Amino acid sequence: MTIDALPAPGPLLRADSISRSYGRTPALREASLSVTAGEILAIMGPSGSGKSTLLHCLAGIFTPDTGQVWFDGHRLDTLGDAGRSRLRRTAFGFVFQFGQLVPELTAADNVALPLLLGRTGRRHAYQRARGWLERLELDGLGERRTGELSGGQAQRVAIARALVTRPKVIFADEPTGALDSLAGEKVMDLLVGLARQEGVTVIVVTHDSRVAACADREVIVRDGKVTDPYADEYAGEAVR
Ligand SMILES: Nc1ncnc2c1ncn2[C@@H]1O[C@H](COP(=O)(O)OP(=O)(O)OP(=O)(O)O)[C@@H](O)[C@H]1O
Repeated sequence: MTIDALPAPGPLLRADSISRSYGRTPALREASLSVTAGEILAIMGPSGSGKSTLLHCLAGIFTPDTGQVWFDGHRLDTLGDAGRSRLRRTAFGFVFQFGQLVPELTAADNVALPLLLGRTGRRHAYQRARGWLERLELDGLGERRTGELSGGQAQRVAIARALVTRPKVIFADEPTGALDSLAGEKVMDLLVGLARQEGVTVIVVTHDSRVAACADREVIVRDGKVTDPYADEYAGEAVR
């Protein structure tokens, strides 16, 4: 695997003028964004403006058609599938609105799964999973199948699962979108509180201004472009 290295310190994650279309539909048009380590960033904007596509490009799930994505000093967009999937397993955690848990498995199984896939021993994986379930205030629910949990409980399991591998970045796409306001508030409080304790960077796509209020900073995506004054500060730095 060859990767282009970025020697200078800079933002942990940055998109540099990225564009991406679905067939003839442009979703991102030369969007640029910089995220510093430990920052909690909210991405807001109208429906269809390109927020999820941006998040997916930053997380290496999609590659942009043009432009560059840099993570921790390395080009992400030029990494092959295997390199990007390894990075997603080891350095990134994901919390989506639905569907990230295996409903037939217990909460503890779901949280232990990324560790077991990364070859952590079974006993240690379950010990760590239980520790994270406790931190997410889910004590006693470890043996429940996640398909039987409430939406808020399931999202807290998803957060435990995202954090258990000690990622550098958590990508969250509408993490409270399916929850009532009380459950949503609890999910965000726990996500933000634990991310700060662990020094994890969080990038959260949301329509909800209460969710955005938990963030350190907010950027707006409109018509596939990002309003991020901070991106200009580093413009060109990653292009070496
Ligand atoms: N799989 C796809 N196939 C075709 N077009 C798509 C696909 N996914 C997204 N798009 C289009 O790309 C544009 C950006 O979509 P995206 O989902 O990134 O926006 P968004 O801001 O996250 O929207 P929302 O807030 O409604 O979730 C939209 O015009 C959308 O219709």
